[in-house]
Amino acid sequence: MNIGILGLGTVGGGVVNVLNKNQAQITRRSGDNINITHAAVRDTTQIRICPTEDIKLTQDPFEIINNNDIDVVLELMGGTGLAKDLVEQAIENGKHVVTANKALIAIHGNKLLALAKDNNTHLLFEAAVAGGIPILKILEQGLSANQIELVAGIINGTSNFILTEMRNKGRDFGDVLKEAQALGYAEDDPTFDVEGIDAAHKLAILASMAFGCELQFNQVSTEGISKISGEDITFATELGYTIKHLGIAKKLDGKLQMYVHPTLVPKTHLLSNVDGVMNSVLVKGNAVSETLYYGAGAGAEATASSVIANLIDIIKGTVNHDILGWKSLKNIPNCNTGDIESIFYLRLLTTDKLGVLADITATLANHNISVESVIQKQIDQKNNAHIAIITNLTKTSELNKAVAEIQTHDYIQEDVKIIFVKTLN
Ligand SMILES: NC(=O)C1=CN([C@@H]2O[C@H](COP(=O)(O)OP(=O)(O)OC[C@H]3O[C@@H](n4cnc5c(N)ncnc54)[C@H](O)[C@@H]3O)[C@@H](O)[C@H]2O)C=CC1
Ligand SMILES: N[C@@H](CC=O)C(=O)O
Ligand code: NA
Repeated sequence: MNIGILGLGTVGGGVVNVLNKNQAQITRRSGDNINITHAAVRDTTQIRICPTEDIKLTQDPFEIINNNDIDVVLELMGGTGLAKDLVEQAIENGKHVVTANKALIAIHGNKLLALAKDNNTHLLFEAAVAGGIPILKILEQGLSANQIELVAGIINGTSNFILTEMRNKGRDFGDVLKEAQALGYAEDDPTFDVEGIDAAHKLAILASMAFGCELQFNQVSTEGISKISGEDITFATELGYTIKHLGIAKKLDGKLQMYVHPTLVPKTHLLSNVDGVMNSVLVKGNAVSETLYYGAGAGAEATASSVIANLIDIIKGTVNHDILGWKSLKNIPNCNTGDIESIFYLRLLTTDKLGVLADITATLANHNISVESVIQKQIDQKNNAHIAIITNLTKTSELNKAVAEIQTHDYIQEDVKIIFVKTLN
């Protein structure tokens, strides 16, 4: 089998290194020799994390796509422009494609998968979701007897790394982000990580696999971790929670809910103890009940593990391409985000005057929202009170109305912070 790689950075370099490290057993498991014959790179002279003596480096990726001797293309360069054109043309040229590119699959996957089916080739993307955790295989095969009720997880390693370092070491957001970039965890554009876009790409893929529907990336309600402050982390800890960035997809009354956002998770829940770059995905099936998967969500060799697993399946001929019936998939109607029910954390900065807390709780009560816990911190130098509230279960739309009303009072000093709280039971 001759393989061409597009992009020899963190993941591409990791693939070459893992293939070298585990050559004997990968050959045994796939039943064939895997030869990386070509790699497309931007700079042929750059020092890389992997050896390149036996690989022909080219600056023209189309040289790989149009090479009749190459059987499988690994798209590991990222982006949705050139990468899409290359993947499309590779498929049209009859090549199988393995990609780690969640943006590409989330945005163009419906079209590309249909194209692959029409051309009798495979387009596989295990590395695109939760890095080294074989979560797509679990949904496609291990849990195929179930109707999936819920998929929820920590699916962006960079965000989890930042939140963990902020909580454990009181480190500054920007400083930790720089470290995540240096470690090769972050996307080329790190706003994709910290604004939740990368997690939304992954959730769209997970939901499509879990519920057997088309990819509906535009329907994911998305919020990142960029507005989480040290004060939120401290309040959450005191209230018995950890702040995690979660992606959640579930089907309720025939409608699909997909949202990624910072979430307060009870300290006692397993997900709350998933730290650093680790990812974890909880899947609830109607036969198996709750299952939980844990592993590195980013990094060279962990991601390479998933890319190579797809490659081995292609070589062995064990890809079960029809399990999702891609041609017949239909959209599932999406639920209005206002209808999502949740417990909420509110953080307020108010002037410290008599009756403020009573007024806030009364406004919430007018919207049928009761207060489960409240912490009021010492008054700061500006005579302001710092308040954190945990509500009971309520509809997002009702909570938003109550907060909008609270926000109009002149005792409110800044926008009220709202964060979802999930018990995940
Ligand atoms: N880094 C990680 O831990 C993970 C990354 N991914 C995905 O894997 C893909 C690759 O990510 P990384 O390896 O981290 O990125 P990277 O930036 O380390 O590597 C990408 C490589 O592609 C090369 N490249 C880009 N455009 C090119 C072009 N036109 N011609 C030739 N070479 C080109 C770049 O020069 C770079 O060396 C992305 O889609 C990313 O989202 C997925 C899971 C984990
Ligand atoms: N930037 C991503 C890399 C893996 O998908 C992340 O941090 O999770
Ligand atoms: Na994976």
